[in-house]
Amino acid sequence: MAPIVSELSNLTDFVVKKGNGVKGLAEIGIERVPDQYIQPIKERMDMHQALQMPSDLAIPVIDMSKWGDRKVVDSICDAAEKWGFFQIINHGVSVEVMENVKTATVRFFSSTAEEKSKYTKENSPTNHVRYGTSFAPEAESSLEWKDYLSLFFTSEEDASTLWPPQCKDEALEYMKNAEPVIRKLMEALMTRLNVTEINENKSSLLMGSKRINFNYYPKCPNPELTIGVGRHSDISNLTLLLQDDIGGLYVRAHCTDANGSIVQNWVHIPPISGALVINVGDALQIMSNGRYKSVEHRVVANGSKDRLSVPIFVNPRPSDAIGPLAEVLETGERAVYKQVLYSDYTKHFFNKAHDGKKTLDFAKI
Ligand SMILES: CC(C)(COP(=O)(O)OP(=O)(O)OC[C@H]1O[C@@H](n2cnc3c(N)ncnc32)[C@H](O)[C@@H]1OP(=O)(O)O)[C@@H](O)C(=O)NCCC(=O)NCCSC(=O)/C=C/c1ccc(O)c(O)c1
Ligand SMILES: O=C(O)CCC(=O)C(=O)O
Ligand SMILES: [Fe+2]
Repeated sequence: MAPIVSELSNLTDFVVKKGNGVKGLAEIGIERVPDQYIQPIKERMDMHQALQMPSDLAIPVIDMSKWGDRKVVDSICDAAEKWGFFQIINHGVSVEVMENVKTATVRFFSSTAEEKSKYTKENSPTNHVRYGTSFAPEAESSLEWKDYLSLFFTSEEDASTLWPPQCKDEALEYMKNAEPVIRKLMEALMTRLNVTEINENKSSLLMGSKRINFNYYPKCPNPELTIGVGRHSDISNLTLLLQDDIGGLYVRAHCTDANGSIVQNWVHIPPISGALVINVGDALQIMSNGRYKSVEHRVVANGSKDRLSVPIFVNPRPSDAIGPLAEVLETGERAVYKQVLYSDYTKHFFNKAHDGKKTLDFAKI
């Protein structure tokens, strides 16, 4: 029988080590989030303020069915410069493939703690497969209300033998179907960086490695006290995110108030059936020398429903050195970032708690 919360002498042991996750905690039927999940006030989402945003501040939704039309390419580049975030519709990944990956996510997280804990940091047979909770529990002063499974893609063969059986086929099918979309987006984005051809070297830098995450945010008794994912920017080049119909993803945006001053606020990304959310990550911000923006985002916890999302992070290879592209600097622009080894950048990100856009300082000159 599951323990009741007062009997949980060691919450971290139950949630992190034993593999119960926050899902296990939610299923005990706790009435209040444990203290470890209470975020400092400045990290909680002020829902009232978020609702005050002008309605014209909506991130772009780009229809990819007219691919080949110059306007589509321009709107992708504009959105990556201005917002760092946009949604795409009619992108070619079928609804069935996307639904299957959502079903597989539920199937994985519905497995027993014993099954899931085969993939914790301590137990996983490979560091390419990791099940966990929050972001970096050993480095965080407050935890996030989220469980995840993270799968680093090396080859179909490795994935077939190492990835969890509950979701590997659906994950692979989804990644395969997303491939042409990723390539189109990269080709579009490169036009504004004076890159005319994606050769082998560029292909490695832009999409040489991929990671798929499955995020599961169980219904939370005090969503206002905690957070699903804290403020961060992704360290990828691009992220393609599939979200379900619950909502809760907010993006940092700038707007002008009644006095003409620039103010910052959080804009919601509304779920659109069949759409994918695309965002620029730090590596592309670095390679574009700051032209494309890797924008801070966060996810709120939900008081009435479970939520899931499935991001594919499109990255350089860990062994690649990343820095502003030669084509970007050709015009005489001064480099704002230095060359860094992508695996060093990744390690720096994963070894600390989420802290907004601070990871980028690692690459600043
Ligand atoms: C090649 C590997 C997979 C392994 O590294 P390697 O040096 O061979 O071995 P290792 O250091 O023992 O690897 C384990 C490391 O996994 C990394 N790791 C830590 N947390 C996680 C995690 N949540 N998910 C995946 N990996 C993690 C850490 O670097 C680990 O180190 P440690 O925690 O054991 O000290 C990888 O670390 C690497 O270099 N990858 C480069 C490409 C890559 O995957 N980049 C990351 C893109 S992900 C990205 O852009 C955003 C991710 C994100 C955002 C918000 C969230 O809330 C969130 O959960 C995740
Ligand atoms: O769940 C979401 O909508 C976003 C998750 C996220 O930001 C991430 O996994 O990096
Ligand atoms: Fe993210």
